[in-house]
Amino acid sequence: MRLGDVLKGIEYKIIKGNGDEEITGVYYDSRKVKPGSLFICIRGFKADGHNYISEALLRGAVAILAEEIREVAADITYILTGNTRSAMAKVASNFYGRPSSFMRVIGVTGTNGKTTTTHLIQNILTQASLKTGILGTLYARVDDYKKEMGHTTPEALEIEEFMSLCRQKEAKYVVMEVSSHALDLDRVKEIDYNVALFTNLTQDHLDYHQNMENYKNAKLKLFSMLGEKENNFAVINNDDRYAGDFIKGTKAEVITYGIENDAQVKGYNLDISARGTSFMVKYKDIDFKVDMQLIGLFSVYNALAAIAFALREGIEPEIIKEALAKTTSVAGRFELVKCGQDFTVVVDYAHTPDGLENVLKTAKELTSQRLITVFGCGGDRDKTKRPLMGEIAARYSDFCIVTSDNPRSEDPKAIIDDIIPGLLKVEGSRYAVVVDRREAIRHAIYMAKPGDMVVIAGKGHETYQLIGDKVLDFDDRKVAAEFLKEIVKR
Ligand SMILES: CC(=O)N[C@H]1[C@@H](OP(=O)(O)OP(=O)(O)OC[C@H]2O[C@@H](n3ccc(=O)[nH]c3=O)[C@H](O)[C@@H]2O)O[C@H](CO)[C@@H](O)[C@@H]1O[C@H](C)C(=O)N[C@@H](C)C(=O)N[C@H](CCC(=O)O)C(=O)O
Ligand SMILES: Nc1ncnc2c1ncn2[C@@H]1O[C@H](COP(=O)(O)OP(=O)(O)OP(=O)(O)O)[C@@H](O)[C@H]1O
Ligand SMILES: N[C@H](CCC[C@H](N)C(=O)O)C(=O)O
Ligand SMILES: [Mg+2]
Repeated sequence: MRLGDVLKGIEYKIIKGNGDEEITGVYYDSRKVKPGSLFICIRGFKADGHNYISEALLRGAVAILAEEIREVAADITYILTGNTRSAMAKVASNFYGRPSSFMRVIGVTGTNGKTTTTHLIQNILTQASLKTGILGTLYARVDDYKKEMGHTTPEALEIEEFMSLCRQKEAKYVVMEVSSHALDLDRVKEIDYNVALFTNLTQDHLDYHQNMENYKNAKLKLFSMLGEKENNFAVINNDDRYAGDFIKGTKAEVITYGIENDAQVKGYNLDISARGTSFMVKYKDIDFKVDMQLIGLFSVYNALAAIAFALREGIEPEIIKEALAKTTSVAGRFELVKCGQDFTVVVDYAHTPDGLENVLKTAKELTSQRLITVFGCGGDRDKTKRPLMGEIAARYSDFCIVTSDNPRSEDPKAIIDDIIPGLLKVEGSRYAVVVDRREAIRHAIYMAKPGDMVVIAGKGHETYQLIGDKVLDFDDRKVAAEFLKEIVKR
């Protein structure tokens, strides 16, 4: 594609060169640059992309898009723009031919439940024979293509590339998780969303957003992006305390769902047990029963979100019911580890105070014996959630084993020290500190008695542990199974 076409719609000034190169690729990371490409310099939180221009040129970049002028001897085109992050979204959309405008795109945002809800939506659409790509924490996936992206919502270039693949494969829908970081950092600025869905808003990521107001405002961007286009709509959890802000935050039609408050799509007559969940759904004159294998009240909320979308989209209740009945747990979300032991082991991705509270409340309701919780908190993330998670763990558990999650650059013991004051707030709380996660899981499994429930929280589907700069192989499910096999053999 000609450089002029790649840059269409952004304000820029050519400082050097003719600006008419043929561009064969676009990159924001110098280490990935291929010959014939445009390199975009991003001023980041850790590094400054402008410092990598020479590396990009060595790798064959033929054009540079930057926010400031740097000396460049090579015979290339050098372009200035005001904000390269924002420009990158437009460039990505241009380069891949604005694929989002050829499909219906559903953006799911909220603190918890995005991964689960996007999977439920994909399952319903697939049941309706509508090909759907999915993008989020677990992977980007369409047909037999599947790639881990490293982020819940990757950079615009990766999103557009995936959407372009979905378009090639003639997908009718893309359902994607939209993180607050992505909204704030303009990763999704040029995506043509048709549906925006809000699950809930509770504390997380205050290291990045500073306060809940900023965090909420980042999420609200998705709803203002819908505009007033016909057939665009917003799906909003009316039981969430911030629902009103999200309803006000969009000009598009609003479909609410809920259990406690009035809502257009209303769940009632809930029956939640260890075997699954059933509930009734009412929407206009449609009234039907849903039976699911998914467990817990929070799963009913995620299902209602998907149902509200599907009903407004015109999908038949029979199809919705079938898709939900078939859904087993989403990887790492209330996933049971079964090796023939006489107690229950659950691996769950709860890594926020609200997520942990939801999963432990459900676990507590489902066990007549003890609840043993293994958990930690991630390093280089919101520190203020640590004591809150400690308090919640202590409140619901009979015994807690506080351990490491992904410490990243922090000292694992210092993270645990931030969690303990929360545990101590709960009178009579019983806990042990086992810094090594593998040892912590072993401890929990060896102390469990018949009928107990062990919840291993925080890492869910993750197959690694981030300690310092190292990425170590680690999978809670595999580690738990290894120790379970030991005790079952005895
Ligand atoms: C705060 C944040 O989101 N930062 C992301 C952001 O980093 P950044 O722009 O500051 O990049 P930087 O590392 O300072 O580098 C600046 C520029 O120099 C370039 N560079 C750097 C080194 C080099 O050798 N060559 C080079 O060209 C980089 O590619 C980049 O363009 O852009 C990077 C490239 O995409 C991301 O990897 C990085 O994610 C960091 C690692 C991160 O942890 N992000 C998390 C918090 C995140 O985004 N999470 C959300 C929400 C998760 C949820 O669901 O709760 C997500 O969507 O995943
Ligand atoms: N609707 C919900 N409300 C509260 N907690 C939930 C809800 N759904 C799931 N959870 C809890 O939060 C955890 C994460 O769920 P899920 O992965 O679906 O959320 P997410 O929003 O995709 O998270 P992330 O921000 O990491 O992408 C689950 O393992 C569960 O413990
Ligand atoms: N998307 C979340 C995931 C947290 C998962 C937890 N295991 C951790 O590492 O803190 C984040 O990046 O904050
Ligand atoms: Mg997710």
